[in-house]
Amino acid sequence: MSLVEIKNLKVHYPIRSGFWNRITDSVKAVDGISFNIEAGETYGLVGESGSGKSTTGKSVVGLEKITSGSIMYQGKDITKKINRKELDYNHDVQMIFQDSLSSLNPRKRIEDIIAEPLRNFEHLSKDEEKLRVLQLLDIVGLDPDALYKYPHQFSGGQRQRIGVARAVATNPKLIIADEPVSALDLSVQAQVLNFMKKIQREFGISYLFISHDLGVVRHMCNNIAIMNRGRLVEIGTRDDIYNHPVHIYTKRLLAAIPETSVNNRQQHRANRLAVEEVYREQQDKYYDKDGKAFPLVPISPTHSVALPKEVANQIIKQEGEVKA
Ligand SMILES: Nc1ncnc2c1ncn2[C@@H]1O[C@H](COP(=O)(O)OP(=O)(O)OP(=O)(O)O)[C@@H](O)[C@H]1O
Repeated sequence: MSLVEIKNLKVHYPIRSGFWNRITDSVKAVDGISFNIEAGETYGLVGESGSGKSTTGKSVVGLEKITSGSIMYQGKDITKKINRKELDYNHDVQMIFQDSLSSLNPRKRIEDIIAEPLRNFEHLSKDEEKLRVLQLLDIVGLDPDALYKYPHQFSGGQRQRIGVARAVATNPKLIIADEPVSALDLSVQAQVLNFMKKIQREFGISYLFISHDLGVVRHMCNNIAIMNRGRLVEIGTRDDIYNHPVHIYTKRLLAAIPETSVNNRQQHRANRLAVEEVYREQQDKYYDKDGKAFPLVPISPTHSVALPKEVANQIIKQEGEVKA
């Protein structure tokens, strides 16, 4: 049994219009997605802006009401309040947000911000609580004098580390990290990601790592799901996604990773243009008549792609012939 099993999850937001403000349509932010997160792993959820990643993350943590489907945690459906309570789900599952400035209360000192989940769930004595907060600051590489400061007195990277400290305060089993480093510059990104990995090793945490950046996801994730317009278009291991991508949307995201080596730039540009041409000309191969992704079909024990089976087989065969 996986730690989390998401089955056919849908989150549709109603659109109201007219004099009576009736529901006339809906935004299908998440439109029937399924994937599993194993204990101790980092699962990547990737897609461009508006593809439904944050809505999925918020549904898993319990901040978003789902339309249908199920989110099983340790075998129980946590979309039902009674199961969340029984499993102590709010204690076990925490979230790290993209925007550290707005997710940390500007009027509270760091001591109180990090201690908040401890006060909610652990009921420690004052001394025990202070010791724990100091330990957490040490884990994320901040000095003890941070205790008495306010969020605006820190840099973006330091604030994000405070967010990480708060998220791990109660020893959670799962952390939803929603674009945790996309607001940071590259060197600070590496620092925060390394802290997240270190904490994972120490506490055995699982991450649902949400990002639009396949470069960052390669560094962090064992298994990856690619999301496009509320649906999953491809899921697989890191090797499946980076070395054997099949869906054109995955290929577009990969082609958009900047090439750092000057020698490879021309080849990279040619590849990007070729992918864009296929995307423009072969829409009907990759999307149904309403422009939606097809259901996922397995093409190996670890790799599934959203294509009609015969098209998936045809693409794999063609690519095999090109390589041979
Ligand atoms: N509360 C809401 N009411 C109506 N529509 C919403 C709501 N929240 C999100 N949406 C819509 O759902 C879709 C998916 O949004 P979501 O924030 O999940 O995307 P995302 O992939 O996380 O994008 P980003 O990376 O920009 O945060 C978007 O079209 C968005 O406008």
